[in-house]
Amino acid sequence: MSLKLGVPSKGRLMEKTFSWFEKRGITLSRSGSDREYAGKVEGIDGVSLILLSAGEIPRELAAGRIHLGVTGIDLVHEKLPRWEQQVQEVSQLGFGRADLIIATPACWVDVDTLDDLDAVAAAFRKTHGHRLRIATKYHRLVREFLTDAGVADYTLVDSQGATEGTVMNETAEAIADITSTGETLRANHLKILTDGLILQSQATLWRSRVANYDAADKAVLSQLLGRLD
Ligand SMILES: Nc1ncnc2c1ncn2[C@@H]1O[C@H](COP(=O)(O)OP(=O)(O)OP(=O)(O)O)[C@@H](O)[C@H]1O
Ligand SMILES: O=P(O)(O)OC[C@H]1O[C@H](OP(=O)(O)OP(=O)(O)O)[C@H](O)[C@@H]1O
Repeated sequence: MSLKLGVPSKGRLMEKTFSWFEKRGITLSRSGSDREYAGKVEGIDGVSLILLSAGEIPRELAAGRIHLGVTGIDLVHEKLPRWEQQVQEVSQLGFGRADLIIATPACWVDVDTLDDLDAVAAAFRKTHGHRLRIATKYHRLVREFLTDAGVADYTLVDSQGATEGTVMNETAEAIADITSTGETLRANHLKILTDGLILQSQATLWRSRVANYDAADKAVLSQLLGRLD
């Protein structure tokens, strides 16, 4: 057997993860073409690379199909209920930083806080006959956050991409999504609520608590973790 390391299969997270390991003397690469999701590991024996969507890595760790995985804190907290029981944080990698936030139209001049949103939501239902819609792909995190904040009169609308566009397209009145530079929010005339920060995320290396580790895997894991310090 070998220790299975799951890494995002494309984009900024893949490239930055490859450089992060490279700096620690471990070379990760795709073994074939850009379209082939097989990988190669050089610089340490007994580790195999599995290229996966960043969004699937939490589930693979929780199922024990990979021993280690790199993905965002946001995705682990969203996809794994009681995530601490299933995975352990090994190291925050210092890239892929993004904030999960709640934003409303910039032109809502009376809405700056969650309390304001709550008031608008109650009024919205009376006027429109349906609840204020918040578009997001982070259903669990948004629901927990709004429950704790005492906001109840809303409904979540699923949006798996281009979430900031839902307000202009009139399929939602507010959004909860990640932001990094803030450019996408500005371009779509949205503003962050002053107390609307749900979570700060960055790319993180996680260890599965449920995967099976044979004696050889344990030895490789300890060697690998020693190299990453
Ligand atoms: N603009 C950004 N800047 C920094 N990090 C980002 C940005 N957008 C997303 N991320 C982070 O990158 C990680 C992957 O997000 P993304 O939504 O692209 O993954 P995904 O759903 O697996 O995508 P796909 O299914 O297209 O592979 C998340 O942890 C997220 O917080
Ligand atoms: O604050 P910014 O620097 O503008 O970045 C934020 C954007 O980046 C992500 O989208 P991504 O590019 O991953 O595309 P997506 O809409 O398909 O998720 C995120 O969903 C925001 O839309």
